[in-house]
Amino acid sequence: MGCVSSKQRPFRRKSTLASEKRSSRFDSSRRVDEWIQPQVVFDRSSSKRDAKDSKLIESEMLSSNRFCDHQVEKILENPQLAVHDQELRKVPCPVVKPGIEPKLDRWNSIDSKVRLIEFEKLSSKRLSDHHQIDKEPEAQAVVPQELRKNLSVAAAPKDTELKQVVSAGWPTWLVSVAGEALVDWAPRRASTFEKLEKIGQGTYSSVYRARDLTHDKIVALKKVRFDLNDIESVKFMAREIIVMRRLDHPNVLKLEGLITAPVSSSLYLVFDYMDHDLVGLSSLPGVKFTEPQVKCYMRQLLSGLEHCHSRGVLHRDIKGSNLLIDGNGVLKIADFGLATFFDPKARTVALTSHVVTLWYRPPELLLGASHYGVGVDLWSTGCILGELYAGKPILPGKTEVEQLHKIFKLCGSPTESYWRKHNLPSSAGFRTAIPYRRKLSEMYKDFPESVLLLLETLLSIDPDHRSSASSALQSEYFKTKPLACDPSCLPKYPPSKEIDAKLRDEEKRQRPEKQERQDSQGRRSHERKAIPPIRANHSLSMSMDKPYLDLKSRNESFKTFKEERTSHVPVPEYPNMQTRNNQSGERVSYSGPLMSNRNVAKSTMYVKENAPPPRYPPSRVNPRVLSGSVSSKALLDQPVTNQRRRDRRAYTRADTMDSRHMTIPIDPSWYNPSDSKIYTSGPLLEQPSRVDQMLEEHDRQLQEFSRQEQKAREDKTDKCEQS
Ligand SMILES: Nc1ncnc2c1ncn2[C@@H]1O[C@H](COP(=O)(O)OP(=O)(O)OP(=O)(O)O)[C@@H](O)[C@H]1O
Repeated sequence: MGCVSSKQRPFRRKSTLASEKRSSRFDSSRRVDEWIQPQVVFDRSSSKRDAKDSKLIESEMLSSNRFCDHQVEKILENPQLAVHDQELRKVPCPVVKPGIEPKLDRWNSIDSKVRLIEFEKLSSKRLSDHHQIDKEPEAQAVVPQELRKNLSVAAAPKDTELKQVVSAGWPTWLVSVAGEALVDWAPRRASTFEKLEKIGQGTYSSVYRARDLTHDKIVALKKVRFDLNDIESVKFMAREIIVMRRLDHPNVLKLEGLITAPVSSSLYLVFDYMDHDLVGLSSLPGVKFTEPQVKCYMRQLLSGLEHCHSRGVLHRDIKGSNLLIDGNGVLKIADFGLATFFDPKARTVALTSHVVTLWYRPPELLLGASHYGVGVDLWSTGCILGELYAGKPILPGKTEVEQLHKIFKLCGSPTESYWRKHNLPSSAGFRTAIPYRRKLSEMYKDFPESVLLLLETLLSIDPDHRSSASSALQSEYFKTKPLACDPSCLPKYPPSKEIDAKLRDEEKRQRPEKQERQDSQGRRSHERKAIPPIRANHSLSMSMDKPYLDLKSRNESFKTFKEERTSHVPVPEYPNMQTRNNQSGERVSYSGPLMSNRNVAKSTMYVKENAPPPRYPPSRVNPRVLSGSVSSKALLDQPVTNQRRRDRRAYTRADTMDSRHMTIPIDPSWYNPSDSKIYTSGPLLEQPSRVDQMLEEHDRQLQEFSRQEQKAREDKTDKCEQS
């Protein structure tokens, strides 16, 4: 391994010095770089660096651990800055005055629950204790003993490993929350990357395309937003890292590294760069998926899931936009921000039911289950399979109640034995005298037999009947012709994320000129010009080849879809979500379905209201979102990212508002709110007054609906009598 230059020696000496000092109590006023110094080792043989690069790296080793977050950002934009330490020092830093070393004051001064852990405490008490900062039951979920032997990283590092982690230069706050994931790893330095353009915007992250200068390849850098003062945000960030470090499979996005520095509180996750996601790909103009292609994607999805489940990981947010596809057609499951560990044998640890994007959320979670397993990911997979063949989302509910209603209408009401077996918290309000009959095969009679068979299994109401990813891979679906093709045989598509980013850049470049022109044309109009959509507005129904569907049935299925939608109380029109740009001209992340027509987009806005809890919630709350009088129009006017950037309080509120947005009439004989104490899932119901409010509102809506129906009936009778 590495060659150590003479310039590194002082580090070694300092490092020894530092370890001596560690035996004394940690003094926060002491310079951080005196306390912990990174032991940097480079593998020069494997890199293609020239002399200039070596200088860059050496210089970076000397100085990067003193960079503040702002300077780290600057290095990522221009790695050459790191060569000239003095130059970098000239970069104005809003946080740190030149010459003054940043300290971890913020981390030190925060809530006692999450204090900076002193080294000796850390090694004697062990990291696992410190993970108890998590109060949510799900976060205490541990890796089952029998699974640990399969894991490359032990659940809690040994003392020796801990020492290595700390001396590798990881910031202490990260060691305290994700130490086990950092064993045998060293942080990557910002100056070994060159940030190119922004390619994605998640709710709690920004994703950039970047060049890895060390390995000379293109990567994706996901900058995660979290706040060291906010334990929840740190916890979610840490869990994503811990989970991803335990996974290693061609169909699971691999966490290649982390960019951070001992004194930095910003963090970048390094991933292989992926050209597409399934939603983006399906909406590329002219793209038509063939059946072997769909099977190829489904096989890869199930293989990735099989791996996650075998390692005790539930993804809990399987949807098209989290399935990334590279230039060679390889699909990888991404975004483990909501993932958790589970014990397949003993389901003793309670998990939150408030996970999975609404349209892909299984009935047991909607009914508030807190003990569940692989079935949740399999249900979402079934929804994706159905969507790929139907060309539209198969269960596009707008509220949790409506979602459950749609599920029962399609998949049948749960049986008495289901209710008895699962004993779910919110079951009371949803048990009906006249149950819905299962209509899946009737509804999708045009699907090939083997597709229907798999769909029937994956969309079983009882999660125990959904079987497993492994058995789905063994199903007739993958044995029936046309067989799944190899990813390498798939058509090559232009890298859609890059195209999007280029279009955005172009748009940004042109905007000031346009703005100037507009301004010079007169300041009469205060209207903000709509930014043209980046992607064409194609739905999957148009983009998938369906040789098994004749024209008649295509029209019929379209008619059913139209009827389904028009039977709903009208929803106001608003711009398409997927192609919608935020005010800065960036394409916002799309968490909805695999199709993107206007009607579907409408639903998605509501889905956003139901989106899973924030992973890295910001500390600020958008007062507009919090306002009780906020109209749906007001919500719709906001860029999606803003909508979802809420802290837990705001999120709880938004979900409570869910019932107010309920524009779809629910059959009162099916759902009886007076019978139900709870209809949303657990964590939303912290404040009983809100629940009362919500139920009152629900009652009011139902009464209003009955009144309207009654009136319509009377009008009809009157008309009949007159004629
Ligand atoms: N390795 C990658 N290569 C290319 N694009 C990526 C990569 N990882 C993530 N992205 C894109 O970046 C965006 C946000 O990523 P991600 O979903 O991981 O963030 P998030 O904050 O968890 O988002 P969400 O709000 O959807 O849950 C998505 O559009 C995704 O397609």
